[in-house]
Amino acid sequence: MRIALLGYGKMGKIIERVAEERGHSIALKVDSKTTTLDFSQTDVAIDFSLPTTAVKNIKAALDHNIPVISGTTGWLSHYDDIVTYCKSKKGAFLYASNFSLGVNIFFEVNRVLASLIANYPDYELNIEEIHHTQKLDAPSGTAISLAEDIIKNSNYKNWTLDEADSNNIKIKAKRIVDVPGTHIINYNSDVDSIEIKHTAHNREGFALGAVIAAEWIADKKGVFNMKDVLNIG
Ligand SMILES: NC(=O)C1=CN([C@@H]2O[C@H](COP(=O)(O)OP(=O)(O)OC[C@H]3O[C@@H](n4cnc5c(N)ncnc54)[C@H](OP(=O)(O)O)[C@@H]3O)[C@@H](O)[C@H]2O)C=CC1
Ligand SMILES: O=C(O)C1=N[C@H](C(=O)O)C[C@H](O)C1
Repeated sequence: MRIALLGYGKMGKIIERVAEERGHSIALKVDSKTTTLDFSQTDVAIDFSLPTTAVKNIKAALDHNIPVISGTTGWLSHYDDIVTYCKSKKGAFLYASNFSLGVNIFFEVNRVLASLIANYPDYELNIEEIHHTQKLDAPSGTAISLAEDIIKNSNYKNWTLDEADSNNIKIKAKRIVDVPGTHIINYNSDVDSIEIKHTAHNREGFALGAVIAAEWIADKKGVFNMKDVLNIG
């Protein structure tokens, strides 16, 4: 498979290595200096760029009839536009706030835990995410996915960043040098606490999941997520 890397930063470079180890080649590398996007030698595109550039990159791939997956976070206010755009182009698109197998298992555990605790209001919920200091968006895309899944499985109506409000899920975002990504869900009552935690030790899991998703989407049409790719849940 010939892959376009839309974004060639920390993630793009690891994805390049993982993709080559799995027998793929890199047809195009795009960074802030790239002026034209030539998709002529590309089978599939992988976007790990910036919150401000993801929409343009995804649309460019769809314009050239290239299936595209995106792991970029912080652009989700445009998600519905991209879904409409993909359908209008009869293209293929997949977004995942987190491509790692471990986090996708963690998403399932979070959904079950939220539904089990939903009828016990004595537990106060907090989400905490910790990432490296270069991260541009807060809260993380993964923390937003976790909060949205809790909202679907509980009485919570919304989430807020750092503000305590008993109707909303409070997400705390910490930035610490070199942390690849940690997410903690904590339910706290006067008598006990229940906590689930996912810790990424490095970025390899994100990169492997992205390459597996790119392999999966290459011959598809439609809008997908990681539940379609992974056999879990
Ligand atoms: N879904 C998931 O599993 C994961 C998602 N992420 C997300 O992926 C994104 C990228 O993360 P990361 O690699 O760490 O970030 P980096 O900042 O290391 O890389 C971003 C890259 O985007 C490039 N870029 C800048 N402008 C454009 C443009 N117009 N088109 C394409 N690329 C451009 C930058 O270029 P230059 O080098 O020239 O500045 C850089 O190479 C973030 O949103 C992050 O949150 C990260 C890890 C896992
Ligand atoms: O910016 C990162 O590094 C990461 N971003 C994703 C997110 O916002 O959830 C996924 C992962 O946690 C690493």
